[in-house]
Amino acid sequence: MNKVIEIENLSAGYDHKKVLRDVCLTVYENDFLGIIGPNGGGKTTLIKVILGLLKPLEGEIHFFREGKPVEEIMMGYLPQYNAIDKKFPISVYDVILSGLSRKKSMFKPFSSEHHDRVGEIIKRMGLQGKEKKAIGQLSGGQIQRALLGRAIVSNPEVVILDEPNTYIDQRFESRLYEILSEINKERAIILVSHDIGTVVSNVKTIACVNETLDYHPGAEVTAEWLEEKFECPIELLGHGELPHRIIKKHQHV
Ligand SMILES: Nc1ncnc2c1ncn2[C@@H]1O[C@H](COP(=O)(O)OP(=O)(O)OP(=O)(O)O)[C@@H](O)[C@H]1O
Repeated sequence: MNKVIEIENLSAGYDHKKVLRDVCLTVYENDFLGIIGPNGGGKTTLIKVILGLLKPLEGEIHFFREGKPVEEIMMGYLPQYNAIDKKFPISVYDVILSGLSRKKSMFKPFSSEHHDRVGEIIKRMGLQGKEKKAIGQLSGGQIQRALLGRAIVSNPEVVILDEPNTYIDQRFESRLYEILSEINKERAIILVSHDIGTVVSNVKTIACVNETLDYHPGAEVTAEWLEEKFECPIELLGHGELPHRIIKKHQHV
């Protein structure tokens, strides 16, 4: 299988404070990688480096298309909900359309194909009738659906989602994972989530980020592995038909 992203010995941080060190990771076409880890462990920082929003302090990141090295690849990004300015006066339609900005030259209008594609995505996200609403008028779950639409509208080569299900209701959550598994037939997905149960039941491989990165080739992780990586106790619960793991209340010393 071809690789799309290769990270070698990466260190990253802010104002010379290292948040990540010696991270190595390869993402392949059709990967569905779940990134888990404790609060402040560096998950979002890793995503920022992959997206080119933060320069690494050390190490390298390489991109590939059909197995050949390229300068950059198309990535669709769903940011964490709290990173969104909900007061920004932009409609649902325009949020999704903005995901196509890089598909056209700056001075040209969007084409009718672009608008058709936005219409398709609005249907897929169950946002019909909400097109003209400002994002500030939507519920948290609806905002996240609009942002997911923006992340996938351009058919990016890799889709990166940072906590996509924070406000998504249960009904749309199963639809969300259906949509992701459809996308995953053709694209790699990187999913950051605190919900370990959801991660292990949907992804193909897992990375735990806690300053360093531990890669698990497969989604079957044990509570012991998680406890070791999170440095805190994890409880294994029966949750419907799926094992569900939660982090027990604990204090870091
Ligand atoms: N812009 C920033 N400037 C300075 N420090 C930052 C900045 N962003 C994050 N940090 C710090 O870097 C560390 C890692 O943060 P990061 O957001 O990557 O963690 P995370 O694993 O995504 O956390 P969470 O699960 O809470 O979202 C934290 O200690 C955080 O305070």
